[in-house]
Amino acid sequence: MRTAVEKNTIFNVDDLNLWYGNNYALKNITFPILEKEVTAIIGPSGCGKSTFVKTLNLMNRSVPGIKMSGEINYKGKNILSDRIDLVELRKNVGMVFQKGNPFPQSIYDNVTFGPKIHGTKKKAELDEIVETSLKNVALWDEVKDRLDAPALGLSGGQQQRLCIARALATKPDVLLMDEPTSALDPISTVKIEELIAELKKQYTIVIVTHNMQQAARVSDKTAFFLLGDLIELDETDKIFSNPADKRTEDYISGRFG
Ligand SMILES: Nc1ncnc2c1ncn2[C@@H]1O[C@H](COP(=O)(O)OP(=O)(O)OP(=O)(O)O)[C@@H](O)[C@H]1O
Repeated sequence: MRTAVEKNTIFNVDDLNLWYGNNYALKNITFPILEKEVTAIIGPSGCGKSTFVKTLNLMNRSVPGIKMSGEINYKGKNILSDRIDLVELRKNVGMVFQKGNPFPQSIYDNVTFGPKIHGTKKKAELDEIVETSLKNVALWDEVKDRLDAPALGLSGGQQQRLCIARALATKPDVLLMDEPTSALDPISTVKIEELIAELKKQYTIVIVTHNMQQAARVSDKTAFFLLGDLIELDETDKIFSNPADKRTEDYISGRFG
């Protein structure tokens, strides 16, 4: 496993431990994440995948009984220290969930929600952000004539792309995706995977997926978690062709999980 800190490391997770009450959910995780790479997180249900990605923007910080130790260095700053500005962190480290969860407002208002919170008020600027963000997720042509229509009227795949556009609208560096295609049909899934390939030119992406073909298709690095331990993190090709750990091999060959 790679442990040396490389120059283009955007997140350097060092000896992270996390407990939900007595449940020891992440154990001594040391995990560098490199800029403009796609890192896939795989592993059986309950192994800590979602917990790990949610910790990267402290989404789970207010869960009752949660306790963390170790360091998560994001661009050189330990975000587990108290002085972190959470609003700023989440602007820079955006998140997309399993099911597209647009707000019950218009398409336009969904995309401008984050930028407005961060102080963008001018209509022309907001219009520009909406067009760029929707073009980034290849949704612009489908919705440009109905930006004032309710977002909940879009198809599931369109809603998920809108949520990605909403996350991109605040100009993040990192996009966390927690099973972003698990609720989508195969065609919408292909679109999101193509989008990931396009977005990684500009963004660092961490994606949790249960679909091993998807991890193999979209990611540069793959990490295998088991019962809160990071068993193996390596080049995706290596993980899927010649994993170092027998447990990784058993999991990817379908022997458990
Ligand atoms: N909010 C929470 N409060 C208490 N325990 C939690 C919470 N979220 C997760 N856990 C526990 O932490 C452990 C890891 O859960 P997590 O959701 O991170 O796993 P996962 O690998 O993403 O699972 P899945 O693939 O089923 O989504 C599990 O034992 C789970 O029950």
